[in-house]
Amino acid sequence: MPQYERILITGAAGRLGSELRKALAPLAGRIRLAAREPLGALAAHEEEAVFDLADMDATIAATEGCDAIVHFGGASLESPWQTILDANIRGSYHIYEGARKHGAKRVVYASSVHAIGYHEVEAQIGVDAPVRPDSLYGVSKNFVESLSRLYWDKFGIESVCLRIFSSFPEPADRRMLWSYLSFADCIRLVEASLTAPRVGHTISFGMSDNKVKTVDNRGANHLGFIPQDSSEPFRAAVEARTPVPDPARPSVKYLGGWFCELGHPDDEPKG
Ligand SMILES: NC(=O)c1ccc[n+]([C@@H]2O[C@H](COP(=O)([O-])OP(=O)(O)OC[C@H]3O[C@@H](n4cnc5c(N)ncnc54)[C@H](O)[C@@H]3O)[C@@H](O)[C@H]2O)c1
Ligand SMILES: O=C(O)[C@H]1O[C@@H](O)[C@H](O)[C@@H](O)[C@@H]1O
Repeated sequence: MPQYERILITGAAGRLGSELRKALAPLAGRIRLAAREPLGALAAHEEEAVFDLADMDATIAATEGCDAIVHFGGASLESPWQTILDANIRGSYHIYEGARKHGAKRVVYASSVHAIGYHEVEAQIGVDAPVRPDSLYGVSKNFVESLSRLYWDKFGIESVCLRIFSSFPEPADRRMLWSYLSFADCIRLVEASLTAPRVGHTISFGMSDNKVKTVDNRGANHLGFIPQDSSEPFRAAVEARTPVPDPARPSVKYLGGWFCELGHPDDEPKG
């Protein structure tokens, strides 16, 4: 018997959503795929819901009949305030309202390293360190981490907020040698978040078993997530094609990397 009746995956057309679409099928009788555009051919166990997360009625309607929600939709980079507000802040509020109104048991949310991006790489923070966003994008992740805390404490909806570091097909730069989360480990982390017997409100970092470890994830041990991959097989190639950066740069000093060197997204470009 699958653990869930129906899982809603938001951002189902995205980089991580399309991986999760394939991987989570065994955990639910049906998978509802939320995307802004139609997805094309669907498998027998799949259904789709096409809407923008900024649309409250449509978002709440899409959660009906779903006992779990894997919320990976929204702006995935620093973006103009209006985009952050509509897609990430309002959109996530709509998801949690849908969960409350339609009785979802658990939400797995794609938070980000950028929720705590201004902590120093050397600080070895745990999951309970104060938030320290490095961008409006990071602030939107803080908002949803806080919203999900309220919906657990007040309404009993469980959440796992995954502070994913860098989940890409392979590490693209030197920072990703410590921040890399392979797609397979990302799937393991979401599976663990959906299947752990009790999660309450949990925050977990998301990175593979890389040689250099910059954070302490013991506060999320109860998820049972054990990463299997590492950036090490990519190290030689990454180091050969990228220069050693100045260690004083904010992009090297802080967990958020290059986000810490971005200006305000609504400023006119200089020059
Ligand atoms: N890949 C990473 O390294 C990484 C790291 C940390 C956090 N995350 C988070 O994981 C999630 C997925 O990231 P990704 O790398 O797959 O990014 P992505 O940009 O490929 O996927 C995001 C998806 O959300 C959809 N989306 C955006 N705005 C929307 C809106 N207003 N309404 C409906 N859908 C909307 C997009 O169409 C896209 O399919 C995001 O929330 C991102 O912030 C990703
Ligand atoms: O910091 C990182 O590497 C990643 O952080 C995530 O939140 C972003 O979605 C992704 O685009 C970044 O590359």
